[in-house]
Amino acid sequence: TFQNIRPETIIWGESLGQGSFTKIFRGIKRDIDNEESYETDVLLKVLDITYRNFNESFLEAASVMSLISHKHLVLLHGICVGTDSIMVQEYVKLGPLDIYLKKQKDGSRITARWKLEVAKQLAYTLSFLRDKNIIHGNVSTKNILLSREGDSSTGSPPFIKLSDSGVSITVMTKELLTDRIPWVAPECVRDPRSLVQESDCWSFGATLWEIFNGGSIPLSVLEPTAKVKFYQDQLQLPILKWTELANLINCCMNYRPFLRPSFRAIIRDLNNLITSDYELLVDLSTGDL
Ligand SMILES: Nc1cnc(-c2cc(N)nc3[nH]ccc23)cn1
Repeated sequence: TFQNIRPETIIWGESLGQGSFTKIFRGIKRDIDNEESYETDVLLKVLDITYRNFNESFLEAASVMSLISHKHLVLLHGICVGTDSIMVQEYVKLGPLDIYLKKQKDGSRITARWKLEVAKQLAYTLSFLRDKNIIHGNVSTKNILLSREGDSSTGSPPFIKLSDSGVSITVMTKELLTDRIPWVAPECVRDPRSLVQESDCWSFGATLWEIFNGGSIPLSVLEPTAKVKFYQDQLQLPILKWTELANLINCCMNYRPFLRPSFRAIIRDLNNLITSDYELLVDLSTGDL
């Protein structure tokens, strides 16, 4: 249930890196519409041939994406099937949020308000998916794309787009799941088929922590055994300076899925945080008053 795209309509551009099982390229899609020809910037996601056994799950993720449309979801133009499976997505100019945050860490400061606006847009999008009984299963700053960076001097907010979930964690090996700690929820590492709606809430908490920590989670670079131990000992990520935010993150990252808040409750909490004068006084990324 997705648009089949003919390979000859695609012009391949530069490589933009890779995902867990994919290679990513810039591209241009050329369409002819009653004598008018027009070109669209696209993102080409190619499933690695070594992971061809994940092909069905890759196409399933694309199919889910083509079923729903939302302003904060990356648009899928379609699929090119041939020797390779290629997802043709809308090209989101400023790219992945983790790379953007790491770049900003050195230079211009990103305000707490900017980070909360991104968090709110993500929560709205996940709430939308929840209402459609769709589990994303792969929420992290790597899968959040920045389409507008916003400008704190004019108060114009950033604008994000959540990317496709890619290969589902339900078909992954224990090693691949362990590698995704702390974004993948504990219940999914124990038994991948136990992916529940609440698993997205855990990943949302880890992603929120990542956003407020400059786009990285130190735990994520540890050895697999250390990651597994983190879950076995039911540990939490280090507490952030902003107590109310740290509390929200820990509520989302509850080891018991059914004790995690709904995305409606999360949106309410984020709105309260945004209005609290505390964050206006203290720019949390630097802690300066
Ligand atoms: N749907 C998407 C997904 N990723 C991009 C993107 C843009 C960019 N400037 N650098 C990148 N580096 C890696 C990916 C990427 C664009 N659109």
